[in-house]
Order: sequence, then C-alpha cells, then structure tokens
Amino acid sequence: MIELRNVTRRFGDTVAVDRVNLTIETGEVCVLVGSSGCGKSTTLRMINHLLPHSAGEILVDGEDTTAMNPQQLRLNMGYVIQGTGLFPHWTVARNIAMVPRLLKWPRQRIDARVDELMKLLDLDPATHAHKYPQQLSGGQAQRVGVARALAADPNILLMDEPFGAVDAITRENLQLEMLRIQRQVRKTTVFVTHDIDEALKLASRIAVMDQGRIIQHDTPENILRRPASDFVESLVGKQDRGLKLMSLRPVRDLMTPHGSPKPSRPGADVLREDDNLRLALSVMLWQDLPQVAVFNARGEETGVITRERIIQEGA
Ligand SMILES: Nc1ncnc2c1ncn2[C@@H]1O[C@H](COP(=O)(O)OP(=O)(O)OP(=O)(O)O)[C@@H](O)[C@H]1O
Repeated sequence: MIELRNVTRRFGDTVAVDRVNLTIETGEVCVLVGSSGCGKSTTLRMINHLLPHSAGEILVDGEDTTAMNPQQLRLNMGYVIQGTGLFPHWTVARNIAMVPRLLKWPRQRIDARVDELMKLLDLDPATHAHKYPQQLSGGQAQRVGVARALAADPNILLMDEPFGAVDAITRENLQLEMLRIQRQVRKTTVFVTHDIDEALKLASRIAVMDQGRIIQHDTPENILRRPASDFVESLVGKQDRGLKLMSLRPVRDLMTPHGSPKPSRPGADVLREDDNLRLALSVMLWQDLPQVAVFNARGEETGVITRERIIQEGA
C-alpha cells in the first residue's frame, strides 16, 4: 500500500503538488490523470524519491520513505517512462537484466528471468534478446521497458506515460497486454497519463489532478457517473459518457446464457464474454443484427446478447 499524506512539492515559487492525500491499495492500478503541468509526474517521482517532497509524508506499507535508503527503495519499485529510457548500447537481454544484476542474482537465475519476462511480454527471446534498442519498433521497445521494470519482481510499478510515444494501434495493444499482465502478476501500480480513455480502461481507481491538487479519486464508473466538478465533467466528456460507461462493462453482465455451452465452431467466435458492451453494440450496428452469439475463451457458444438490452441497461 502507498499513502501520500498532505504531500507538497515546490520548485522555487511554483507549487507543483499541493497537499495531496492519496491512498493506493495493494494490487490496485491507480491512474493519475489531468492536463499538462498539473503535477502528475512530480507526484509519481516523489513516490520513488527521484524527487524529494517539500512537505508531508509518503508511506509504503506503513513505512515512511524518507527513513528508507533511496537506492533500495527504487530497486523495489519498477519504473517505466515514455520513450523507454533503455540503454542504447546494451542488448535487450542486458537491459532487462539491469536490476537483477545490481542485486547480484546468480547468472542462471537472471537468464531464466529474462527469458520468462520476454515471453510474458510477447517478445520471442530467440529473435529479440540480442538486439539493441534501436533495432526494435516503438511498441517492442516499450515492452522491453515494462519487462525491465518487472525484472526483480517489485511489489510496486510506477509508469509515467509509458505508451505516450507509440501509434494508436500499438498503444491499444500495449494497454490490453498491460491488463493481461496485471491479471497475472497484480502489482500495486501508479500510472500517469493525460488520456482519459486510457485511464478509464486501465484503472481500478482514477485520481484526477488539477493545479497540483487531487480533485476526485474514484472508480472509473463513479468518475463517469458522478464527476465531482465541471473540470472533471469536461475531462471525461459530457456527450459520450454513455458509450464510455458501456466500455467498462463486459458482455458477460448482460448476456442471456444458454443452459449448456454449444461446441466450438472455428471462426464463429466474433464476440467474447469479456469483450465490452460498446464493442457488442458496434458489432450489431455494423452487421445490422438484433442480437449476436457470445463465446467463452475456449470458443464455445455460451449465450446471446441483444441490442435492446444493451441500449436499455448498458450505461
Ligand atoms: N524540475 C523542475 N523545475 C521547476 N519546475 C518544475 C520542475 N518539474 C516540474 N516543474 C513544474 O511543476 C509543475 C508540474 O509539473 P509535472 O511535470 O509534474 O506535470 P505533469 O502533470 O506531469 O505534466 P505533463 O503531462 O506535461 O508531463 C509544472 O508547472 C512544471 O513546470
């Protein structure tokens, strides 16, 4: 658990972060969102003591971070930044192995960990381990950055606009991968973005910041349904809130299940139980269908979902 109590950071006369109170529970993904210059990165960097705070307290699992050795603290927190920060003259494998090497893990354990992480991040070790960062695509480099942050299995992951520098499709893939990895490894994560859609997709809870302060800290659903101020309302967008709410709910919530699953038919599984309602509606509108079959991860048909029910209950 991470706790910020009345945390302030000044740069000369500028108050970058102003008496912030924030609790991030173990295993949750807290997304800091807000416009440029509102203090997101400064807040993140104070957590791993890259920047000292001017006032207040930061506690990790109940312990005040100022009492901890800063180097030790940083080794226990994975840190991913935009543009990756990979060392250009080191191979992918060496970049990922950076922290385990600093921690003096035995060679075999490091090699096994690099291999495991590359597979987790969908990077084939045989193809990519010995490449240099400039030989990778932006999305691959970003994956290596995430693998490096996870290498020593830290409890906490700090991510500062990690997908900001890649194209929209790669960004969407990286977001989906992050959700998949988070289901597997469950790190306490603080993620900075200025993209509200990214925040809604990834967060367990969102902290909306403005001028160094936290304006609202709540679940994506509550941020959409009950924005605390005009600022939050304008950030989430008034007009398409209904569709955004639909993207937070899985098809599973509103489908009508069959008594027992029907056997899989290759190519038929257009819509999965864990796809979101917005996608389901889009499929039906595009194909002009009143309802569509729903499939589980094994490709078995488990039920149907109707256009009418999504429109009535989806948002
Ligand atoms: N090293 C620094 N020296 C002086 N002022 C700084 C420094 N770092 C940040 N600031 C100021 O603190 C405020 C908050 O900056 P911060 O980088 O935390 O914002 P941000 O929300 O992460 O913005 P962005 O989305 O543009 O990265 C800004 O006014 C910025 O100019």
